[in-house]
Amino acid sequence: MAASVFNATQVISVLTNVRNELANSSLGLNQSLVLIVLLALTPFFFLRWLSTRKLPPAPPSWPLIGHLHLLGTHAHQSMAVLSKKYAPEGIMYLKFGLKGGIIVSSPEVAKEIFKKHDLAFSQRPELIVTDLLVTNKHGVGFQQYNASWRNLRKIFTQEVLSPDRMQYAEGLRANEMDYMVNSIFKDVTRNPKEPVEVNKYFWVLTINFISRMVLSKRYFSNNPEEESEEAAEFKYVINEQFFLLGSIFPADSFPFLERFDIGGLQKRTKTLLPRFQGILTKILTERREQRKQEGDAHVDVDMVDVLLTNQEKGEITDLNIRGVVWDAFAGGTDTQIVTVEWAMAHIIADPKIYETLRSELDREVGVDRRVTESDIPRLKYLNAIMKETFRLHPPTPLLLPRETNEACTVAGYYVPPNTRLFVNVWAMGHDPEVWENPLEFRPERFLQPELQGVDVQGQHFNLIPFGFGRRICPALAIGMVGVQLGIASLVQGFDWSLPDGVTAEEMDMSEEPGINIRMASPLRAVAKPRLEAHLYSS
Ligand code: HEM
Repeated sequence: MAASVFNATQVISVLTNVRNELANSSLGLNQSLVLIVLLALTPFFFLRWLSTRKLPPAPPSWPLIGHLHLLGTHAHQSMAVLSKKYAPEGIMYLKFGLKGGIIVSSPEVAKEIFKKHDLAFSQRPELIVTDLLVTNKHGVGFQQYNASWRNLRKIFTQEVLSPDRMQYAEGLRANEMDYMVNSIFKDVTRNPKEPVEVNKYFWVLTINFISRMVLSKRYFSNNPEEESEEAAEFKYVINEQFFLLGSIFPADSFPFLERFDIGGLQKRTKTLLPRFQGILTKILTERREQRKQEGDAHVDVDMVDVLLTNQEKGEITDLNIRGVVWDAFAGGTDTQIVTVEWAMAHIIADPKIYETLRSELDREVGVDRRVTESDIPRLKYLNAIMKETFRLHPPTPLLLPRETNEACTVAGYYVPPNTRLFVNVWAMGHDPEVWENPLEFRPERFLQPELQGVDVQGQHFNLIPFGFGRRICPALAIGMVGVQLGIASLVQGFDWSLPDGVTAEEMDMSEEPGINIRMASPLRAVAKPRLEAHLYSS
């Protein structure tokens, strides 16, 4: 069912009447013939033009709300079902109240957008939440596509994530991996039968890693009693921000509702703002003071340093620095945490996968030392597990929303300017037309000759968990290493089993709603140390 922008029948009938009038008029024979031929052809050209303005197929909609009632709590899942029913070509048009959007669910259409319209689709939509949090829309993630974004993204990719900085990050990551494994060791030595919540440990690891890389600060430990007030505030702000970023603000679909703030989300965001700004102001004030005291002897160590140096050169503003700091926390924490949790759930649920990974680790790394980042290129099965997890559980199932700044044609359909774009990578990962037995978690598929070359770096459109094109995740290398080293450290360090009385079939593999999809029931499993005791105290 294709949505149409004009009533074609009415227009053709008007044109036909004009043609008949002219045929009866007093023009010369030749002139009349030319005019008649021209007018006879007009409907043909008009129809051709009209067909180029045909919107992508859409499900039946309701007045005013459009398709909002069809979305439910897990929009990516509802969209996948709707796309299967109404959009066999992998492109569908939905109305979110007054805003229109296209939903792409096929790798071919995503590739076409990348090849032909990447620039047109490089905008991010203006969203109430990023507008209210102010700094977010001045960072890389939610800034409009403009000269300021290009400059900031260049600084992010070339300086913040430079090879030197990545080497520094490697040391921090190794240190935090040790801390995680050692903490689990301590906890399970005290209570051997007590299941551990994998997510809890990986959360501490990831937030500490990012905050050390960005701010040279380490806020969290695995013992909540050791947590400072500053850390508690930081945790609150991060969690609240994720909640708000994953919420649906009515005014994003109906701008006139902004002043009514139905559901109170805008008020909640405004309340968060001073707490969010308070943390950033304190960090920047302290760091500027330190740089002043150290003078020429100061060496840039972390992301904030790199950004402040760029500010001193007049390249970027204070708001940009704050925006990029939050980009790193918003983009770099939950995405890694949820991926490791899903991967561990599948590994623990399937003894064959578990054994294959374990054998690879024992063969390539051994049990006399802990696995490190430099081992990763040799761990092919681990790499296949990462890809399989991204396929079935892409952390950001609809990528980040984009918006086209001009009209274009995609898959033969007309896409008006200011239309939102959601690329449903979750739907692609679950589609039997894209993957064989898509619902099975089978890392081996990526070791088959035909899929061996598939990577997650935005070139293979059947697997794009980091997005693609100009807006692709600039830190995908950090994400890939973090996920693989996390899984490898957990599997090398411990024998994992399900808690007494829980079978693999009974595990809850459902998803919690939110911007990054977490497991609805956090993974709990029993961990038994398997390395020599001295390897847990490094
Ligand atoms: C498993 C880990 C990660 C995943 C799956 C992931 C995924 C994504 C996705 C899907 C996008 C949107 C791409 C698009 O619109 O096409 C994105 C953008 C972004 N990510 Fe990541 N990310 C991860 C890790 C990180 C890390 C570690 C950081 C920072 C330290 C980060 C920072 C960003 C930023 C700044 C953007 C915005 C890019 C732009 O709009 O130009 N991400 N990421």
